[in-house]
Amino acid sequence: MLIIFQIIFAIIASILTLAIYSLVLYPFFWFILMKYKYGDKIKVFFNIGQGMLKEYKKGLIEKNDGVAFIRNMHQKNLKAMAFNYGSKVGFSFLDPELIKQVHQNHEYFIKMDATMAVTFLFGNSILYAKGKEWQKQRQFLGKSFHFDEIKSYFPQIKEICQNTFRNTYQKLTNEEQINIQAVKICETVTSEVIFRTFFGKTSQNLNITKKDGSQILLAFELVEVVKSAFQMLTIDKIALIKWIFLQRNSARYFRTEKEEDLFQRLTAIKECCLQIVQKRRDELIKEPTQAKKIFLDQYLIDTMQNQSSQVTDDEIIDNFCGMFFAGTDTTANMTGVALYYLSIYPEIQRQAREEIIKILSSKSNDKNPDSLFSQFSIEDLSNLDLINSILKESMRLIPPAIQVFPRIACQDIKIGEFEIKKGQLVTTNFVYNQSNPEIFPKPDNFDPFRWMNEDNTQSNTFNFTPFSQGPRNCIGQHLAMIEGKCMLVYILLLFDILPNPSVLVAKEVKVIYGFQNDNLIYFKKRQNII
Ligand code: HEM
Repeated sequence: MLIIFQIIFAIIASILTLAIYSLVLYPFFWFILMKYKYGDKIKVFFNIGQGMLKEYKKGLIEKNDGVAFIRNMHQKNLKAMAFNYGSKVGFSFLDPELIKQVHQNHEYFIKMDATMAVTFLFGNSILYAKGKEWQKQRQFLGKSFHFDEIKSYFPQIKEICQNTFRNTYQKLTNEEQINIQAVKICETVTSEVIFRTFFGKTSQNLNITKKDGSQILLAFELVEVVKSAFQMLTIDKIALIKWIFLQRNSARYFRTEKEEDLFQRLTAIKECCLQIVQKRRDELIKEPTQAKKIFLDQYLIDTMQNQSSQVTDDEIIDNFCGMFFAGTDTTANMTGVALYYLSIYPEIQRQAREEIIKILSSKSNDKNPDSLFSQFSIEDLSNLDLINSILKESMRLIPPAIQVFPRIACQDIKIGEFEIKKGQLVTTNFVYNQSNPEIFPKPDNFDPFRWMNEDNTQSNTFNFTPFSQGPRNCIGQHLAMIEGKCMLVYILLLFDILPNPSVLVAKEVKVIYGFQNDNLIYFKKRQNII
């Protein structure tokens, strides 16, 4: 009996020693070394197991802003932050020149798995692809994401905006104002755009059956599932502990109830997507000339015409899910944030509307919102200077992505004077430069006009990186800007945007950085168009 106790005791003691070593002593040793080597060029954030998560939570509670600690950190010599995450030690680069070096040397790093659920959903997509596989996917998708190609979706994006916002307009009387969930309503547009551009189908007819037998729109389910897949480690402590030790295999063993439920939902989504792919393949085999300018047809035609094509159904479906993740919530947040700022700066809102009306009214005698919007053409996009600047300024203040996905160094590499060892984490932070008073004077002010003046804010393209920069920058940025502009144009024609002062304005880092509360604005039907 005693021997059994001794064995159990030895096992528990070994696990505890291992945990203390990897979660406390190992990172602590590295941080002392870093401070000794780099002095005030590095700021260290050490919190057992959870790295900067604690800082985000503290900032949200004390300052209503999860990234307050980064905004208040500017120092002359500071070039990087050091942090721990689980047992790993990482660098987050702040200096624009060092950010450039990390981005340009992207092949020295691989993206760290977020959770096993994320890997399952889009681990084979371009978002997580590496090396030659990434090059192949980027080349293939790059052609379709070129502005000249993307602009062919413009009429559809306009139509989706009309279908979404006209509904709200028609529900309102002239006197009423309606509280709007800004990001949610914009997400209706951005998710539909992904469905139409990828599958060539509206998401409105695509349902999925839930565990309880009820039906839910695939698009709604995807939004929820993507969020749960990323948040699994924060909402399920057991999943977190398993992940610290088992990483990408963590959900393979001893699945918790939440993990089991999530994986069932993920599997159902992928099966639904597979059916769409297989049905379309059958159609194209019969009628190859019917191929449309949508991502799915481009993949399928490539597999049918190109014998050496290595595109698999998995790659196609993962890229759909990856684009849904990368393009839906991000673009909706960018636009939702812009709507909030327009609500609290009525004079900027007036000028933005004036810009739109000036462009569109020169083409139509009929001044009702839909007639004006019908005149809106792809060529007008480049004349919307203020609207463009409003979107940029919104992303400067609240970038949907605060940093690039954390990467793992695949070999030792020097970034500036910082020596990174194989296996260490590396990311680059966007908030620090975008809130630096030396780059953007009065950084806390919402001032879209700063983008319209010839100043030096653009002197280094790595000062402002909401879409990242370098070879792995955002492939969908033109699409995102077209969608954002389209939504703002139509909304400004239909509605006055008013603030909702009764709601707390707090900024939180969930998967995406944005407002904690989504009901910060009202829409009121516009009485006079001009
Ligand atoms: C305002 C909206 C958007 C923002 C702020 C944004 C931001 C970003 C950022 C920061 C990255 C780099 C991630 C990293 O390297 O870790 C990225 C990559 C990417 N984005 Fe976007 N994005 C937006 C919209 C879109 C849209 C609409 C799509 C597609 C429909 C898209 C698809 C992608 C893809 C596929 C990548 C990976 C590219 C690669 O690794 O080669 N994004 N995005």
